[in-house]
Amino acid sequence: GQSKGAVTFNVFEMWDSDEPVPRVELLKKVKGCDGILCVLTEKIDAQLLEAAGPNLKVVSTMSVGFDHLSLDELKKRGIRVGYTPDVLTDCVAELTVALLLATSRRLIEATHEAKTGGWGTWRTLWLCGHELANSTVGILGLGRIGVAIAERLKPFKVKKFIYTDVAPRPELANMIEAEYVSFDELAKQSDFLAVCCALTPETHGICNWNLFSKMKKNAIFINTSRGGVVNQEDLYEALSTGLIAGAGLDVTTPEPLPTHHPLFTLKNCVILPHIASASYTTRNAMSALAANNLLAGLRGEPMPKELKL
Ligand SMILES: O=C(O)C(=O)CO
Repeated sequence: GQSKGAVTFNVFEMWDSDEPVPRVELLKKVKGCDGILCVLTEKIDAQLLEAAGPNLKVVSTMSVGFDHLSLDELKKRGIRVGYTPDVLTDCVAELTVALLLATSRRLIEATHEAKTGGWGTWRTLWLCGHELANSTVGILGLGRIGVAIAERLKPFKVKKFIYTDVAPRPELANMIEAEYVSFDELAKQSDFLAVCCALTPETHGICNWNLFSKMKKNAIFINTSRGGVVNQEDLYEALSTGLIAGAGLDVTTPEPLPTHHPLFTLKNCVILPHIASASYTTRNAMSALAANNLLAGLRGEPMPKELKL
């Protein structure tokens, strides 16, 4: 007597903790599952899919990023994948702007000085930073989030938006009047460079010495995508030698970044603990979408947001 489209769970098990489920535990628990709803701390790879076995039909991740999912392995097994684009775009763009301003205007350094006695008399060059007005903002990987960042930065009187990607994306670019440039030109022209691409084998480590060495001395580098796109040794060199002016990172490798990591010693590096989508509204929307993707997948219906494999 169940209503049409209802999904009956024989067993529904939830890891009821904010801490990630230990891998060994997860490998045991997934055995025989039809569906898995995960977050980005869970690696969904061949080992896990083998442990789950042939019942598994759908993996729903509560994230827009999918670098923790082995897409080839999922595709090979005919497992459908749901993810959570769109619902976090505003929240991530907002945080990216906050991180950019915190970095360029040295807010973290400034509050530290204010409360630890570093605040003397008003001084002409003390805690000077770089402003957005008349600047060129570069976007590495133009998608929903890059557009939303540019829309928010425009009222700060940015002079020009430029972007690079595997190919021009005129529909998105037109929304923000952004010009398509090469990777090298993006490095050379950007006063602010925001990384908004997905982490894939192609983008792994692309923000390395080759990029930083072409950037302006006054440039601010911002990453709210994935730590894996950055070569952190090269970024450390670039920041500590003044090759670029500053970096704001919401994502690192690994996460959490160990407290003794050299990047934490730099005043011109602002590090946040992966909080770009952390608003109550957005996290609620992400969890609802992830649940609805899972249910649709289990019913064999179109998912609200399915990742095409
Ligand atoms: O959704 C993602 O991919 C995140 O990194 C957290 O929102």
